[in-house]
Amino acid sequence: MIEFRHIRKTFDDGTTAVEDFNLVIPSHQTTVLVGSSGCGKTTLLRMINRMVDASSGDLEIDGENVSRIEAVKLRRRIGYVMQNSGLLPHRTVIDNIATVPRLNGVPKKDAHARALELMDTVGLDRSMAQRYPSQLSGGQQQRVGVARGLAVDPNILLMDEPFGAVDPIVRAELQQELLRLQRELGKTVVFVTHDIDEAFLLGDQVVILEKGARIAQQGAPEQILANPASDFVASFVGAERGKRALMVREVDGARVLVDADGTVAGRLVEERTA
Ligand SMILES: Nc1ncnc2c1ncn2[C@@H]1O[C@H](COP(=O)(O)OP(=O)(O)OP(=O)(O)O)[C@@H](O)[C@H]1O
Repeated sequence: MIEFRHIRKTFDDGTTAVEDFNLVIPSHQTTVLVGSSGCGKTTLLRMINRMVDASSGDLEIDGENVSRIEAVKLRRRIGYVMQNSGLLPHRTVIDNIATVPRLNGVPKKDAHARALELMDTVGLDRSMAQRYPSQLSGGQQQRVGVARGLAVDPNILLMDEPFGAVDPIVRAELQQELLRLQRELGKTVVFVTHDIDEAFLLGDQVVILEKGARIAQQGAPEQILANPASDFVASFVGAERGKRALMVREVDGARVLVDADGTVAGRLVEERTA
């Protein structure tokens, strides 16, 4: 469990990115931080592995205050995946994946064997192991980024807009892969995005943020949709428009759902019980 208590961050130039942030991130689930540009998502994420230190407040991982853990050590036990994958251009795929385990002292042979397994895990053909990042597609590079994030078998995986730079089709594929991986691995995933559709798809818990990392609402996607806490949230999640605002229409004795644009979205059926 990760817990933020009264966390505040003011940068040296006086910008307050995070005002008074309180949140519990449960273990073995995906929590998505979502909000528009500049609301403080990345700053929050980076506080977890101390790439950014809080100005005040307490941040604990499983009851341990991160300020008491050496930043380098912390970073080597937490997976971090970022937009544009952040791969080292002059290292091969296998060396990129093995980077942190090697820094942690794992012998090269073992680190490489594990890297190959991780390529299987993230759906990358092993024949790509000796390629350089520039010889991969954007989607493949992101897979290498995820494999690298998993390389130290972290309990916590931080993902900062990891699928932001790929086209919509590849993005949808990577999202499904992450859902599959998460079903298998059950990591504590903290995922940052500005895309509410992505947040609702991936998040067990979704945290909608406004400027200064003020929480507009948090909860499971269905809770947020059922009861948006404010006009801001209703508008942000599109609760009253487009494909999320569904109306029931009777057609030939059956009930179909029509979205706010008049497009048929589906048919209302009884919930299936297992
Ligand atoms: N090192 C820094 N020095 C000064 N201000 C910063 C620094 N890093 C971030 N900020 C500011 O803090 C605020 C929050 O930035 P942050 O990157 O956390 O937002 P974000 O929600 O992740 O945005 P985006 O979606 O655009 O990446 C912004 O106003 C930003 O300009």
